[in-house]
Amino acid sequence: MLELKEVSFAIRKDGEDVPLVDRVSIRVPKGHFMAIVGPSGCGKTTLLKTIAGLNPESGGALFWDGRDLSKEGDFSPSEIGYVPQFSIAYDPLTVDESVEAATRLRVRCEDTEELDQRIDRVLEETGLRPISDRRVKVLSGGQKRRLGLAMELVSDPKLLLCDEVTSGLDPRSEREIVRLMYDLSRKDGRIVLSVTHSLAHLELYDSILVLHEGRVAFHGPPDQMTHYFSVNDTEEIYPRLATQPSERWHSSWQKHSESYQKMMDKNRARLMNTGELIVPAAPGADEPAESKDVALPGFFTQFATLLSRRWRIFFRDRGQVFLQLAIILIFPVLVTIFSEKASGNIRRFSDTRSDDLMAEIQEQQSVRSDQAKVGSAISGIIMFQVVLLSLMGSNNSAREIAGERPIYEKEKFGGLRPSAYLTSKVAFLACLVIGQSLWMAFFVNFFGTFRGDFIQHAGFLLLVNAAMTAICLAVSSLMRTAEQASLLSIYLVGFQLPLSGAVLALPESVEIFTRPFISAYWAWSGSVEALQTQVHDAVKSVIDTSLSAQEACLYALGAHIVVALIATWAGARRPQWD
Ligand SMILES: Nc1ncnc2c1ncn2[C@@H]1O[C@H](COP(=O)(O)OP(=O)(O)OP(=O)(O)O)[C@@H](O)[C@H]1O
Repeated sequence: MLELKEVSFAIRKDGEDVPLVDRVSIRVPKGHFMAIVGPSGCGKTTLLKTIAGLNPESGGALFWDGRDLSKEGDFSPSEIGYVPQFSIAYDPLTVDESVEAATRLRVRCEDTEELDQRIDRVLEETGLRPISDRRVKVLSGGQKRRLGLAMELVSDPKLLLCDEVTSGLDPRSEREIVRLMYDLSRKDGRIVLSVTHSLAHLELYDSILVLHEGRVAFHGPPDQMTHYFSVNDTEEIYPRLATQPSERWHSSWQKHSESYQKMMDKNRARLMNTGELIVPAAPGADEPAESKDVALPGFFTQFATLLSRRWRIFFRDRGQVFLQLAIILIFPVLVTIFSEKASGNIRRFSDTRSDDLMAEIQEQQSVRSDQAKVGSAISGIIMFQVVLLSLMGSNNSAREIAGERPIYEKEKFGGLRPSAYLTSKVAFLACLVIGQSLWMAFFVNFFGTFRGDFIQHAGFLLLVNAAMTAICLAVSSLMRTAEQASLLSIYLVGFQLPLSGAVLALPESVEIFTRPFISAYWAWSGSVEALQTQVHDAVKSVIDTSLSAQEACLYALGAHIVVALIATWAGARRPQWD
């Protein structure tokens, strides 16, 4: 039984508490199918989220099987299924792959046989079997809603909350989905609560909860609604609600609620007597309630599922693959075009003094000019590589979390560990970073050998790509939308070149504050320090910016990666429902 006693949820506005859900009291027995209806903005979704525990109630109490949820712990992830308004499946995957991933993430299966059985059962229950190999992208609205339900049913939840799963569907599909939810409520005593603003097909529900401005205006059998509101047709109920304030509806409902509760109890007894409703007996006293819960899979199963799903999505998205390949191939070619300029000889000043002073001055000027040309070309090429790898880093991760945040939040609600999620992202992005950085380093080195310690240079290229990828991943986990994350990441990369000091030295008063944060500076400086002495001197002769010791560069880039990953972790743990 789900019981709400005077449950309220308020937000703080202009220093005052504004209730969005106000003193809602209802009792919903096992095997019950209830609709939550009401005019747009009356608080239906807010109430559903409060029941789910996504909105902490600001007053009252929620009980589940007699357990006070706020005092004795919330629902376990397998006890509750929540089907939100948005699609929770990835377009490039098939129906079967989506349900399989949902099962692997939510349920600890003993073996593949159990896994297959679960998937088969859910596909059967939701009527998705004939289209199990179809991609999500091509599904109709009704099929997508079925898939949303299927992905929640994998853990066999005893409470299923559905938010507007029929909105935008044609009347036939709407009826089919309502029928499906009805069928789901007839199994194993499952409670199904469905938020809808449609007043069609209400006869299939066991009860209807009518909300008006966050307050209960009615909760009773569907065939009693027109009588209670003194209207001829259910379609007239919303205009009727608008005729008096919600407080009046609420107080008049309090006078009648008991008699309507009795009607619902009578209906339920009749259904149970005729066998239309079979509710399993409550677990015995010697049987612990937790034993009925489906156990969550371990960290490694969740990590492996997410990682393999990420690669599958990556390879199915031709645009992504093409963009990655284009970036990986074109960027090093761009650098190579300029590498010839950096290959010139660096002459030394002659040790023997000439008697001809003019000739000696001219010789020195010519040596200096050659030195400057080669030095600035080498510095420029190193910075070019660093900036392009920073750009790749931003492209790797700016949308990685923000672009799938609603799905991630949903999966977290279903028991996904943020640690497994973050580790899978790090593993996926590490592959991209290693491939991009080493390819860039080796390709450019092939056409114009690095005039110093190549391994150290390649290491700094790898680190700057890793640092920018990690920083943009942090941005992605902290921003609300993928657009915000992309924009901020592009600015972060855009500032790298001017603030690195590699092109123009910054005023000291600015440099002291910016330098610690500019990954490009540390990678450039570390690579320049890896050059042979003569080449290093040539570079130093053309730059005004001071260089840092390699250890310092290493620690700075390492710190960027660590701090960015900590920020990503904080962002990923923080709930971010709309
Ligand atoms: N976190 C929030 N902060 C401020 N206002 C909110 C918040 N959540 C909901 N609201 C407001 O509370 C009211 C109820 O929102 P809710 O989404 O629950 O309505 P609804 O009945 O589900 O509407 P619809 O049928 O249009 O989906 C709306 O006016 C909404 O703007």
